[in-house]
Amino acid sequence: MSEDQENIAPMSRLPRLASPAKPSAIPTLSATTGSAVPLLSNGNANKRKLPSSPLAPPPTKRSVSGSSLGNSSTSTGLRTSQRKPTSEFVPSTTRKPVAALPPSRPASALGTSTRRTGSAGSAGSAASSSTTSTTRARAGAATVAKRPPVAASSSTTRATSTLGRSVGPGAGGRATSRGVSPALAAPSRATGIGSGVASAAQFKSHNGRLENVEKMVGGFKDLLEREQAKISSLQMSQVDLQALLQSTQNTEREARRDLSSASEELAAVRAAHAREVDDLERTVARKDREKRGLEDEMRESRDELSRERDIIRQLKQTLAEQSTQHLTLSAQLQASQTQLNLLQAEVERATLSVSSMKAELAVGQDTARKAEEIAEVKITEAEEERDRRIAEIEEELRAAETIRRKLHNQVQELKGNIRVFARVRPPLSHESSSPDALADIVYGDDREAQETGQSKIVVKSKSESATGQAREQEYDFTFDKIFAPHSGQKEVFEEISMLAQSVLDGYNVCIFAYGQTGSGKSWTMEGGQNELDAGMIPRAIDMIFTVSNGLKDRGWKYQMEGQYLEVYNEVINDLLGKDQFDTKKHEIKTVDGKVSVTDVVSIPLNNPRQVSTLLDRARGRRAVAATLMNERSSRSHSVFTLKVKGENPSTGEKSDAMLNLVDLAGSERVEKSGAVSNQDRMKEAISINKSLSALMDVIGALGGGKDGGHIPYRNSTLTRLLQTSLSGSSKTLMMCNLSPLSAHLGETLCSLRFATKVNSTVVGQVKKQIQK
Ligand SMILES: Nc1ncnc2c1ncn2[C@@H]1O[C@H](COP(=O)(O)OP(=O)(O)OP(=O)(O)O)[C@@H](O)[C@H]1O
Repeated sequence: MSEDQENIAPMSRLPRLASPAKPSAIPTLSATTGSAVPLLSNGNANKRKLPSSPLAPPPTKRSVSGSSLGNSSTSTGLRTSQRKPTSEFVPSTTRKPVAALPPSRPASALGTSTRRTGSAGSAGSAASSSTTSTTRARAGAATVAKRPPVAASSSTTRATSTLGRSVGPGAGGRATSRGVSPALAAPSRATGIGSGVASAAQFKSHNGRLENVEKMVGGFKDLLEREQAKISSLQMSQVDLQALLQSTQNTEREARRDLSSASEELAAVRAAHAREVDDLERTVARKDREKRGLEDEMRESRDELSRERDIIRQLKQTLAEQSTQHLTLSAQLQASQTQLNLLQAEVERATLSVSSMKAELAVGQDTARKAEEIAEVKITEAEEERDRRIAEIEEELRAAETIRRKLHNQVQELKGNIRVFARVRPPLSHESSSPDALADIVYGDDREAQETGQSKIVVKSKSESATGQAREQEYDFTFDKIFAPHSGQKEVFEEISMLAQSVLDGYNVCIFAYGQTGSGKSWTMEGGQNELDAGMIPRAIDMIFTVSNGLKDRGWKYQMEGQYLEVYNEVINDLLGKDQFDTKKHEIKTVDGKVSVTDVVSIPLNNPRQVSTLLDRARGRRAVAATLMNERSSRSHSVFTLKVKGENPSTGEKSDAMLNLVDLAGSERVEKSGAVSNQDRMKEAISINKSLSALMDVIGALGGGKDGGHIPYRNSTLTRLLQTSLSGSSKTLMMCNLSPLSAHLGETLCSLRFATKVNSTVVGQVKKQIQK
């Protein structure tokens, strides 16, 4: 198809050569092209008529060919087939120029031509615009068409020159045209540019050449026809082949359908066969099982038969043995019968003798019963005597216990219901132990103390007189007991234990620790964590539990419970409260002559171990309080109370008493405590002073000895709280704690003077607390 267009392009140009100025050439050309004249007169019409040109393929074939055009392979096939005739043709006319062309050139030209055909028959104009020579030819043709015949010669010359170039592309592109033109174009150009008058010889030469060209065109046409015939035959065979291909595809499709239906049938047959095989296998398996079952049954029947046979054999044997035995037994029976007769005779004789023995036994039993009755009377008398004796002893014991209690109380009374001990703590590791740092304290003789029941302490102070003379002063104090720094907790408690035991006897007991801050009050009352360092509170409770357990044998049952309160700035805090910090307001009330505090936690105590838990809890709450406010352990009074209720059902005795163990606030003077410069400290100091002087006043009033006299308990929270313990019905001990340092000498002397004042107080007879 592209080759076809390639051929059309030169042919469309050819009519332009047949300009009116060249009539001799026109008939030849017109005869060849047919539609040459109309093409020259109208370019567009020429384009439209191109398909009907004899060079174009016939209409029927065109349609086939048109469809083939879309197929690139067909197009390529055509190109290949057309190359050969082209090369065949070229040698006959312009072999030399064609041979000069590069081999790729025709193909390129053919390709271009194919595209032009695609643009709806505009090949003529497109081809003319694609090369300069074509442009010139068109211009020449246009000039010929417009100019009068007079100018025909020059126009014809120009057209001829153009023709020479135009033929070139038809035979193989622009290069070919150039290859032809050197001989052809040079005279033409010379003619065009020169004088414009062509010689006759030149004209003839041109005509000769033109004829050659016409022959060439004729050759082209023949070639074209042959090619078109080939194309037609190829298109026919292609149609046949397509039909064949179609039928082959149909056949193949049917064959595939057959094959798939055959495969499905085969699969169905296979599935049916597999099912049959499965059924058969199952039947065989079932039959096998049945066979095995029957074989098992047969085996069991055989076994049973053989067992039955064995049993029958054994039975026969047994029967034979029993027959033998029966004979033997019959013989034995006869012998036994004889023996029985003999024995019966003997039994009759023995029965006679038993009757005589029974008569003797009855006489003996009567004698034994009488002896037993006498013994029982004697045992009863002995038991009665024993019980009477035990009762007498128990009565004596109870009387002795009562006497012991009375004596114990008398001893305590003889010692004084308010007793004062002094204790000097050892210097601590961080405190200098140089002689100057320690105060000069002398302790009385132990033996003398034991004889008199009074201990002595001498504190020496050195000062300068107003005249500048060194002056040494000695201060003597006497108390119930003085503990030097080396005295341990155990030694201190031995002196106190008798007081603690009084609680079980029903007497209220109150033990105070008094002294300046850091003098050892808390150490004395609570002590350290280990057993050796345990203070008065854990030791007292431990002892009370031990003694109460011992008293169980004498009929006493005790119930105990503990409270731990703190008095800070006259306000009571419960150290065993449930919350971390006690926010409750506690009031002191007197009910039935007994002082109690509202809303405080009282923990029942069943064993001494609970006390350490209780003390830990109190310590924790004090620590929280200290964090929330300030370090106040030395600025508050802490009061541990152990309530003890006892009952002796055998004697009907009851007791209800309490032990108060009080760790008083630091007793240092206001100026020493640094309170002057601090409002809070000042308030604390005033509160402490108030409560300590109230305590002093109460003790003083109690010492006044007047029954029914006014005792100012209400002057402070502390004295109100301790009212029951301080009243005439209690035993009080004050432990005056002292610092060994000379720096604290002044405070030490103050404490000793306070303790002396308390020591000189005589409180009326202690009353035993009887539970109501
Ligand atoms: N007899 C002693 N043996 C050994 N160490 C003691 C003794 N007495 C007191 N201490 C120690 O001295 C220090 C002060 O004692 P403690 O805290 O008991 O004084 P305090 O008078 O209770 O003080 P505060 O009023 O501040 O509570 C403590 O470290 C304590 O362990």
